[in-house]
Amino acid sequence: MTGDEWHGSFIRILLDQGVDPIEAQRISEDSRAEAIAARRHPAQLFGPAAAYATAVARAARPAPLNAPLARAKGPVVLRLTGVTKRYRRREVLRGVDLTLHAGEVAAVTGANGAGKSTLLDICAGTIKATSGVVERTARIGYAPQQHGVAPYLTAEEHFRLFGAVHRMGARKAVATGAHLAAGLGWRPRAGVVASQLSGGTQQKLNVVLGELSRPDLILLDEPYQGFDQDSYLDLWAQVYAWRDAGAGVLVVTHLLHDLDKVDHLLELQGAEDR
Ligand SMILES: Nc1ncnc2c1ncn2[C@@H]1O[C@H](COP(=O)(O)OP(=O)(O)OP(=O)(O)O)[C@@H](O)[C@H]1O
Repeated sequence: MTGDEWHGSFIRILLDQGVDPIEAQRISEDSRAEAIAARRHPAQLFGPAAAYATAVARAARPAPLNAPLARAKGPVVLRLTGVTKRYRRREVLRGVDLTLHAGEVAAVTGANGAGKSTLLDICAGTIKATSGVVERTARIGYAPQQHGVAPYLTAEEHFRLFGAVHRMGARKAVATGAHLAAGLGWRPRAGVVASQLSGGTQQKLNVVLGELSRPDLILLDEPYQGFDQDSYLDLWAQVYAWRDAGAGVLVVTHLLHDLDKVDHLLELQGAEDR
């Protein structure tokens, strides 16, 4: 599908979903401008047109009067206070604050290069902040944007390996991995190594590994890349299921999917541009 076809389909579905035509035109132009600025195909940036249009249309609707009351918050699983990151003299993050409780979802958004992946690495502890304080729970699951899977291992080998890191028995790790994969509409096949999987399926493996040990804090960096529409919806269903089961979830996304359900929205500006 070309970019123009994606945008054509996006606006058609917005209209089908009852979005006001002037508003639909404005939203469509905004997403076109964003994709051009990012030099990416809109499907890469926003996911499948139908899923994104459905999410945008839902977010545009006023909240129902009988919306559920706010859920009780669990303990803090991640607290960032004044987090700053510099690469040599280049400042990427400046003064980032966030408090995420168990049972909450936070979305991190921002243009390319705004520092989203850097922030997740800092949250996971794989890189250090230049200044500021990072407090986090001990039990973390991380699905990074890149290098999350080993190309020559099968899904089952990944489950065993990551399970061992978290002191899970091999049988339990494989069963849990298969169960989580099924939640994303994927049934791993024996003998198939990660490099033989499609990009979207590799990303599912990446997400499953992040969740394998049932951590208290789940960090997902643009987890839907390469997903088809059903997988994309399955992923968000999983995110909210993990939240409802008491995990804190931090998701890097270009989408403002289900904004009404996200508890925190952290919009990174890119410190250099300010
Ligand atoms: N190890 C590094 N050394 C120097 N600069 C880096 C390093 N890692 C990232 N950067 C720079 O920091 C900035 C933020 O990068 P980062 O990958 O965090 O952005 P992002 O918001 O995740 O981008 P994208 O949406 O493209 O994934 C970029 O300008 C990048 O070039």
